Amino acid sequence: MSKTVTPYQNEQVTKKEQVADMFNNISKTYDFLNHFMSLGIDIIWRKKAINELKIDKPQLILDVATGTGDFAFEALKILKPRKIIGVDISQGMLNIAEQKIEKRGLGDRFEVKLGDSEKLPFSDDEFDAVTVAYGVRNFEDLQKGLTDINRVLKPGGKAVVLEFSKPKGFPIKQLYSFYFNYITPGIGKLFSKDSRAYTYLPESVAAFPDGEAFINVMKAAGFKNTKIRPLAFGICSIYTGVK
Ligand SMILES: C[S@@+](CC[C@H](N)C(=O)[O-])C[C@H]1O[C@@H](n2cnc3c(N)ncnc32)[C@H](O)[C@@H]1O
Repeated sequence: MSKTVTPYQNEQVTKKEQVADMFNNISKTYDFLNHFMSLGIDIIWRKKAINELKIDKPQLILDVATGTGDFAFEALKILKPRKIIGVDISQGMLNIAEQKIEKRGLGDRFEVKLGDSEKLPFSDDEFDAVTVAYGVRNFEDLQKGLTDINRVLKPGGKAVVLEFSKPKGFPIKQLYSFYFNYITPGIGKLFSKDSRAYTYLPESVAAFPDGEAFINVMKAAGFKNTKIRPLAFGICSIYTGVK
């Protein structure tokens, strides 16, 4: 079992509280830094992940760890569902999502609320699909989170998870490691109020189960027909599973 990596390495405070604090701290610069650090490629990865649901035509979607809502906004555009509900443990991130919803006039189709992946405020078998983009790595208890996601899915419903993974081949592995360990924390320090957030990023990716190891947790959480789709030589991966 890999060690728990936390944002502020403070043993007196749970990982969940530290993660919520960190995202509250960086919420105002999050969107800008996301696109800047990924050179806009994150938008392509999000689209690819959402396309996994095209065949299912889900009408009611839950976006867990919705943050500032970018994944849900893209899903609204591509899948045209009746409604998306986004939950997150950081009120700061949700405040930004709410401003964007209002500005885009999408209040009747996208709603956000405070909610924890490990204790989702919904009943069993409620959603046609559940999505999580760059969220699972931050869960305090990954298996508990995935099990609760499985619980709120309708039987036959699909979960789509997009997360960083570790590229294995030369030279992508070396380039990625250099960029992620030296360049990203530097940019984070320059533009964000919370420099620790951007050293937590590579540390948390390094400690997180990817590929088959992640699929095993999905299976243990009750998912069937699990699949992995590596993107950009394994920098990111899309994982899908059906209830
Ligand atoms: C890197 S952001 C991703 C936001 C958004 N999904 C995106 O693609 O831009 C991770 C988000 O996960 C949220 N988060 C972490 N643990 C969570 C949990 N247990 N339940 C719900 N949200 C959580 C954080 O507050 C943060 O907003």
